[in-house]
This record gives sequence, structure tokens and C-alpha cells, in this order.
Amino acid sequence: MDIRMAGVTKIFHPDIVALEDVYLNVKRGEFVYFVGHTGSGKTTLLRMLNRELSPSSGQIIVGKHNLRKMRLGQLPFYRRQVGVVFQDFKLLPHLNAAENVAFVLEAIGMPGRQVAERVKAILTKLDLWKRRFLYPEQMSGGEQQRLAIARAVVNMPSLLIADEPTGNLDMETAESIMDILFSINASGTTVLMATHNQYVVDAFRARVVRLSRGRIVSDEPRGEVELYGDL
Ligand SMILES: Nc1ncnc2c1ncn2[C@@H]1O[C@H](COP(=O)(O)OP(=O)(O)OP(=O)(O)O)[C@@H](O)[C@H]1O
Repeated sequence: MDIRMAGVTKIFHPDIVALEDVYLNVKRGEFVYFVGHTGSGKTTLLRMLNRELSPSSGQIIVGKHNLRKMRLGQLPFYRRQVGVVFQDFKLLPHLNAAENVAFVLEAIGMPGRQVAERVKAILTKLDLWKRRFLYPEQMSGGEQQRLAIARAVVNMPSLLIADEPTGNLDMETAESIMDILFSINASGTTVLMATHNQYVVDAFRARVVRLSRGRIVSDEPRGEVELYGDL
């Protein structure tokens, strides 16, 4: 899905300007990093694209959806096309790995046999099939993050939003997560990822959009950037 943000401002009560007059275009199938200091607005921007937050002003168009005008009833249909991965995984602790993934498909009414097939395919792809009966607390950080990604992409979203998906992971595990995100991107999913990880941005080149105090201050097509060098 193409994304177009025009003049987007987000003000939190009473007067915290989290984003200010943001213009951004992302083409279907792009991979884009969002970088910038803590509090620069990365998470706010991503949460608006998932329609968790609405802008105070401006337009956000994702595919054929105008997010500001979207009615509540349309939200579940929109969210089916958007996968979300957070640093804190947000896995369901009382469900095992396979059930965590199956849950997403059951929630949209997919028949049981198809659910089982999809769950097996995605857990195999992310090298988790042998771990399918484990509960999140029995899994390592890297495994939990892979499971969170499995859950986010099992429904083949057009857009994947990842907020610090390599945070708290060692370098090797972070690399395996990035390999997975790039392979998902290669299959056509647009990927938007907020990160503080200089190594990842250097090693896995993509477009880099830098935010500072809620504004886009640079946009590098091939991401040769010092994340914090010039500030
Ligand atoms: N729900 C909220 N209520 C009030 N202020 C908020 C809320 N969410 C974010 N903010 C403020 O908006 C600004 C941008 O925050 P945001 O989380 O988008 O930054 P970030 O770049 O993602 O930071 P980090 O790198 O630490 O995740 C900050 O000043 C933050 O305190």
C-alpha cells in the first residue's frame, strides 16, 4: 500500500507537540527506517499509521484508506492489512507459540485446517516449528521476537510496522530478525521500522527518515547516516 502523509501534526494534551507538519510519501514495497533521538516522534508516527492514534491535523492516506475519515466499523478490515511488531513483543502469556499465531487467524474467522497450515508454514519459515508448544516465558528474547513477527505477518499484511524490533537483542539475533524483515519486504510487504540501532542501519541498507522534535529533518534514499553524529 502506498502511504501519503500531508501536513500531519499530533499534539498530546495539553500542549506536547509530538509531530509537526510532517509530509511523507512511501511507495508500496519500500523499506524505511525511522531514526532520531528519544522523543522525536517515531512511535507516534507509526501508531498513527496503525490508526491507534489520529492526527490533530493533516491527512494520512494508506492505500485507498483515508485514516482520518475511516469509520470505526472499517478499522478491523484495515488492521488486517497491517502487521505490527513492538519491542516488548506483546505476546499472550497463556498461549503457546503456535496458539499465539493461530489466534490472529481464528479472530478473522479462518477455518481450522487452513489456520493449522498457515501456522505451520510461518513457524517453519521463522525456524520456530520445533518450539511451537513452548509458552512465551520459556522462549529466549530472539525467539519471542521471531514469534511476534510470525504473528504480525501470518496474515500476509501489505504493511508491516516494527517499532524497535531489535531492541534488547544481541547483534547476532538482531541480524536474524533483520534478515526476516528484509525477506518479508522482498515478498512485497512495505516495512516501516523505528530504530536506534546504528549497526542495523549500516549493515542492512534502506531509506532512512530522520525525525527531530517531531519534524522530518532528513530523508536519505540509501541510508548512509550517522544516527546521532550531527546532533
Ligand atoms: N500518549 C501520550 N501522551 C502524551 N505525550 C505523549 C504520548 N505519547 C508520546 N508522547 C510524547 O510525544 C513525544 C514523541 O514521543 P514518541 O514516543 O513518538 O518518540 P520516539 O521518537 O518514539 O521516542 P523513543 O525513541 O524513546 O521511542 C514525546 O515528547 C512523548 O513524551
